[in-house]
Amino acid sequence: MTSVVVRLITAIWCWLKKDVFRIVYLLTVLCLTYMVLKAIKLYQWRRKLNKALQSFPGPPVHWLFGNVHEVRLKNQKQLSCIERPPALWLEQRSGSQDLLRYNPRLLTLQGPKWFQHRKLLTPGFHYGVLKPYVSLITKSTQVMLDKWEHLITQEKSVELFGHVSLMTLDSILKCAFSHESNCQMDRSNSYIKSVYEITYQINYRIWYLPYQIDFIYWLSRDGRRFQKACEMVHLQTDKVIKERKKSLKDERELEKIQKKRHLDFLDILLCAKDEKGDGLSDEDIRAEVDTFMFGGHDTTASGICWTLYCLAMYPEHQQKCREEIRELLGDRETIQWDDLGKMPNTTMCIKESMRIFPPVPFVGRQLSKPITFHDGRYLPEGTLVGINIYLIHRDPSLWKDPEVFDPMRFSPENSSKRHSHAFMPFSAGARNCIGQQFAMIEMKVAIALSLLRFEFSLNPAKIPRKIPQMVLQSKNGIHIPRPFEPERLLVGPVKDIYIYLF
Ligand code: HEM
Repeated sequence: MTSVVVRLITAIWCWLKKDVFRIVYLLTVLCLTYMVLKAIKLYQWRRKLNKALQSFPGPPVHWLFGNVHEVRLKNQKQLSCIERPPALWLEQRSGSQDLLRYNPRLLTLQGPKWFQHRKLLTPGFHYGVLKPYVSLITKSTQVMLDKWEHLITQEKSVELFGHVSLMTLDSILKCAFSHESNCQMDRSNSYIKSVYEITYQINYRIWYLPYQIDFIYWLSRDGRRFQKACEMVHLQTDKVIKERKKSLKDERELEKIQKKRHLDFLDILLCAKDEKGDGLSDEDIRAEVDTFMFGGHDTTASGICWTLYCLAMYPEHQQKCREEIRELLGDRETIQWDDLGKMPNTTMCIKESMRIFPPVPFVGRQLSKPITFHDGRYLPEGTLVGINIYLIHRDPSLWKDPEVFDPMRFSPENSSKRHSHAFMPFSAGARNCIGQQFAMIEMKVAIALSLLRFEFSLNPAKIPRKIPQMVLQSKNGIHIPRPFEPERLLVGPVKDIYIYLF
């Protein structure tokens, strides 16, 4: 066999005789053959896929682009795509691929590398690590509530999402690497501006870009701004990693540190080792800090805002939660770890809000092997599948009167009767949200403390306009204008906040 290959190469070499024309000719033939083979492969794969897709209801599938155009259509159109059955729709590519450019590891890794990272990161979400975060989140929430108190006496209308998003960013910076940014009070900080630039670009722009114009984006003004913002954030993270490495050599030092201060995610990441004793590289650590920061803060902010919106719509549930919190905390205005498990009504309201308004409305998966459903329908390996959490949560075969806000759906008795995947705001299976406990803690603390200080009500004339990007948001924000009855501000600890949704 080897001699045949050698003879073939020698024959070709003799034929070429260092003739440039012949070399170019050969290269062209090779390139064309490669392209033709690729095109045949792509055509065969698309034929197979289109045949398989015919048995699924859904919008017509373009022979080359699949449903990619419908998936990336902006705002209102995007929403109508989401509201239209089927709950499972198929696209040519996964949106999260876009994120590869800024590279948050765990979210985008595949196979054994993902498994290794997931295993190394899991201890960072152990309850012993999360416990001290409750007081950090409480402090960040207090700053936000103080700000609201001040703002509602001054301004006609205050946009809620911006403040909540800053609060969740403040919390994640404290918990991820003990960074005291003061970002809620001072937004002039260039580091915070960069974080916001990245969040904005990920949520509003990158999501819609098809592969074809990726490189044009890179050359554009937005692309350069995005790249600059990434560099700025990474520079800061690298600085913190370098400093922390001096004081933290290995896992044995974690206990010593824990006696002095709380452990943050960075401590865990720096000390993480697998069975072979391999840890994460500095680059991996930096990328995981990105994952926490950008996977963390806007999703939780969305969850908090939509819960406040639901409670404003349903004052009877709001009052029930407030009474529960008052009874639990007494004179205290702080939340402790043990309190978190003792607010069933508030927890059920948060879950019901996440059912109706899931902060992450859809997720994408690429099939690593073919799949045959129980009814015989089939999808080939490599298919990109969009799982529409928003629609699953409103499926009448799973939820009776799905549009009705009924927190009692989440009572232990009612929950046990339901399919385990009927409610999946944090996705499900091996790649579910690693930060879900953290997110639930943050939402409980923020909602409970907000209810203690303010009463939320809604202007029924203004309804929110949902825009499902990476994170479900209201197109025009969530506004809290100055109360109409200021004298009630003076009575008791509960103040009035009216939420308007323009
Ligand atoms: C209400 C808040 C949150 C919601 C609704 C949420 C939802 C989700 C969902 C649906 C996924 C699956 C994504 C996919 O499959 O493409 C996910 C993954 C992930 N989330 Fe969250 N998340 C929240 C908060 C957080 C927080 C606070 C953190 C970090 C501190 C976090 C870190 C992650 C990470 C690292 C992954 C990737 C996990 C993996 O692939 O193994 N999330 N999240």
